[in-house]
Amino acid sequence: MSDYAIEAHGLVKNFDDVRAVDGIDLTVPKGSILGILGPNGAGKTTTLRMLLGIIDPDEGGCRLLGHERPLDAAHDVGYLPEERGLYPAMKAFDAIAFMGALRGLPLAEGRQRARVLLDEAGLGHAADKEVRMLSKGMAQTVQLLGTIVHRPKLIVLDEPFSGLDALNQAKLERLIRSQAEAGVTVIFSTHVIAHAERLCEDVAIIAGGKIPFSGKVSEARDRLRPQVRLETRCLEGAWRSAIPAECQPEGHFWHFTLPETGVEPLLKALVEGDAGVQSLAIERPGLHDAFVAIAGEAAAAQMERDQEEEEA
Ligand SMILES: Nc1ncnc2c1ncn2[C@@H]1O[C@H](COP(=O)(O)OP(=O)(O)OP(=O)(O)O)[C@@H](O)[C@H]1O
Repeated sequence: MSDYAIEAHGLVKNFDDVRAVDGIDLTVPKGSILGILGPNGAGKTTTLRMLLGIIDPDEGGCRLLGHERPLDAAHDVGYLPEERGLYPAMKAFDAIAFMGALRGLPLAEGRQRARVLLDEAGLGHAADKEVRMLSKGMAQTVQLLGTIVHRPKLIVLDEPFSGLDALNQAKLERLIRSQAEAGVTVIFSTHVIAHAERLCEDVAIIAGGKIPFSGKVSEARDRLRPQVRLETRCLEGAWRSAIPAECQPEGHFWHFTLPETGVEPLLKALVEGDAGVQSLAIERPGLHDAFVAIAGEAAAAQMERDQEEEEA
């Protein structure tokens, strides 16, 4: 048995003259939460659809939960597509059971589980309401519960945080974590760095149909050196040789990248040289800085615009 829920190699997809996905390799360890992070149009949805076997790649291939044909794993997979939609005349609990039935769960069992899931989500009172009567956030929760009702081994969520208010986003984060704690592999796509940073140990950065980085979030952050913000009383002294030569003070503040030699030699030079340290902060770069370094300024700026548009 493979340790990977997903093993994809060389995925390519063209739509007419658009190369939506341009040679993607991706392995996802079982039990992990992977965030696929990139701006709109980067190729997230197309990649997810190929991983699941919903569309065929033009080149490359994917093993899903050990199956050579991804669709053969369908009963063990839960998928929340980007386009949400439920039958408006169905009652909430029935809508969940119906989605489970599409993935092989007997309807009666699905109905029982649906009521339990709705209770746990604090929506027990809405179980018998028709979907059309639910708020947008409630309907989205119902669809999400329909994605997990058959107890899949792998959950794939396409932009699950889009359109949710802060309260429902926090609920969704809790649900994703609890699924992962139960051993389920979770993949979600997002154009919001904070979601990936809060939830994932693993991240795949996607831009222009390519994945220039996939691995641990910490590994992405470690690609950049920590940044130092220092305030000194003095401006001159032998200690200045511990600061990069090109760094000039702004007033009494110094901003520079921590030298390869690390923190201790810097501290020693400052203290022994009587620099008069007033304040010192050493900041490890966040995922945002790592994203800029890996995917480029343009992709990062596009992602910020996507977020602003969504919030507007
Ligand atoms: N069925 C299609 N026909 C033509 N072009 C497509 C089709 N699906 C996707 N594309 C194009 O492929 C590129 C990648 O789209 P994709 O939907 O995979 O990106 P995404 O990262 O999921 O962004 P979004 O969140 O905006 O959907 C885009 O340029 C898009 O316009």
